[in-house]
Amino acid sequence: MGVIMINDLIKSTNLISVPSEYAFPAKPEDLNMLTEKEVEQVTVPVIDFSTLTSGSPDQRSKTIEDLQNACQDWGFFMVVNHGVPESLKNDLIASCMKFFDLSPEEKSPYRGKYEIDPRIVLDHETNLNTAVDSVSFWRDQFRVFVHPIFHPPHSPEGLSEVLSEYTKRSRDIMKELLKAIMEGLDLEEDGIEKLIEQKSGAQIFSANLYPPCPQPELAIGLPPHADHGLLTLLMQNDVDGLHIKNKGKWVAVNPTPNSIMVNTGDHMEILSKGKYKSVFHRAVVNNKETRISLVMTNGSPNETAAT
Ligand SMILES: O=C(O)CCC(=O)C(=O)O
Ligand SMILES: [Fe+2]
Repeated sequence: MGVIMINDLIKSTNLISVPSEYAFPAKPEDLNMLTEKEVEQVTVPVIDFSTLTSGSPDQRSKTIEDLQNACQDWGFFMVVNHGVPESLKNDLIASCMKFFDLSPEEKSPYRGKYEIDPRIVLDHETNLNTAVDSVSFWRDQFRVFVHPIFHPPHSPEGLSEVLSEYTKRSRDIMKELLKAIMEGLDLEEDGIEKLIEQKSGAQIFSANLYPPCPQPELAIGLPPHADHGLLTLLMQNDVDGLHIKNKGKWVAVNPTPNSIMVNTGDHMEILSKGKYKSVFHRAVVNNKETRISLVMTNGSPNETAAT
């Protein structure tokens, strides 16, 4: 039997309500959003990446300071001028979309358990914690180890090439950001090479697909969670849905086109001795458009999923 994912379900049936297994019971704190007025007053910190690689010493120091504040106050920041061509992002989104559009039979060889085995994992009902144990998320995901061993899916054609290119570029961005963050923490920079180059350090890519949902307020794309690694890099198509928790309230972020959203994870909290928290975030769904997010994170191969 093939793998029926939410994308397949949407295409094959005319859903007008959320099936019961997808109904997400929101808790009061889940609804604690900023008011529209408050939203206008908050801006997620923006980091100009080019100042780290080709800025003057003063510009670089200023950005390191901005990073310190961003990690401390938000655990989230938006990276611009990072050098990843928009065409690469669009090609990767298109290839991932083609993967999700493979027939259930074509997807079935990729079904598996997420273990040390660095192969692709196809996942449509991962539950992150016992509180939401019986709920399926309104999301299809495929997740694949991309470093130290690169294991892309064989189909669709072309996915492997674009993913390989994005793996390299995002790794360089991650390293440069980590170097600057370490500098801000007065930690030895060369420790980073060890941290993310050592054999046990893994880089994991996941593509998340959130199809339109007939009753978005009843379902959840991805419930509140924190990530495991040092940093998570996220790019998306032009559809918003990422919320981050800041000072006890949920903030909907609207990344500027072609920016990369970055958040600090559990390993960063440990590395910074608790100064930079592993921040909570979630993905909500909408009833109009399909959202895709491309997530690159690091962790160790014997850990369970990034998400
Ligand atoms: O799709 C999103 O906006 C969030 C994805 C995410 O948090 C994750 O994959 O860990
Ligand atoms: Fe996450």
